[in-house]
Amino acid sequence: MSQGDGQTGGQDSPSSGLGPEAPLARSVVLIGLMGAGKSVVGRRLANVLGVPFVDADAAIEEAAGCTIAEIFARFGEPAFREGETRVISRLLEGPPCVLATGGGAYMNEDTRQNIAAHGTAIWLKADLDLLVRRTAGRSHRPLLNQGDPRQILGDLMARRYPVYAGADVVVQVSDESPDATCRRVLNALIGHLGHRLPLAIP
Ligand SMILES: Nc1ncnc2c1ncn2[C@@H]1O[C@H](COP(=O)(O)OP(=O)(O)O)[C@@H](O)[C@H]1O
Ligand SMILES: O=C(O)C1=C[C@@H](OP(=O)(O)O)[C@@H](O)[C@H](O)C1
Ligand SMILES: [Mg+2]
Repeated sequence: MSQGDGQTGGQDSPSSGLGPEAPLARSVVLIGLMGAGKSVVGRRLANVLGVPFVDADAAIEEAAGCTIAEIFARFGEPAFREGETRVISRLLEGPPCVLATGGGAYMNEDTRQNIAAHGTAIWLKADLDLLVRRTAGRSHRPLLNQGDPRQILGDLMARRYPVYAGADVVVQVSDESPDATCRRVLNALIGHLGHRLPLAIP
């Protein structure tokens, strides 16, 4: 796993030691817990890279014709997970994009294998306080409406972080602007790929 600490410098940095520019060949798949910033940072990253952005949750809602909360309430979490696995598999077959997954997606073995085969997994790793702050006051995440959000997020961290650790790249996120996180994710991606990328927004 590469550590995306934001210290790689810009991709034009003479000290970066990167080879010639090559287009993005595989989708960039953002993973991490609820509130880590996958959706917000993913959209920015796609704009910078000039590739489509897809939010898996939005694609699931479009396919189902209702919200994630409604899917959980009407059909239960297992049905949501089946739809999530199918939708992500379909998206990974398409041309390279930035794909923001929902926080539970990477826990599915098939999804992990699909991502390993077709994409680059980047884990936006956040501490508990940050996740609690960023998810507070939002009601669209059904898992966080079932009790104390801090307790729930803490339990999910314990279960999921060892699995998220299988990502290709890890970027520690902190209290900074989404654009700053986006820049660090881009640098970490370039460092992992080992070549420059054509940028739509330099
Ligand atoms: N640096 C940052 N990166 C991403 N999101 C941030 C950042 N700073 C604040 N936020 C806020 O955190 C919230 C959660 O982001 P979101 O992208 O929905 O998370 P996820 O998709 O991982 O659940 C959003 O309201 C977003 O505006
Ligand atoms: O962690 C999870 O299991 C979930 C995360 C959500 O997406 P975000 O991580 O984008 O909030 C969404 O897929 C659903 O509410 C379940
Ligand atoms: Mg999201």
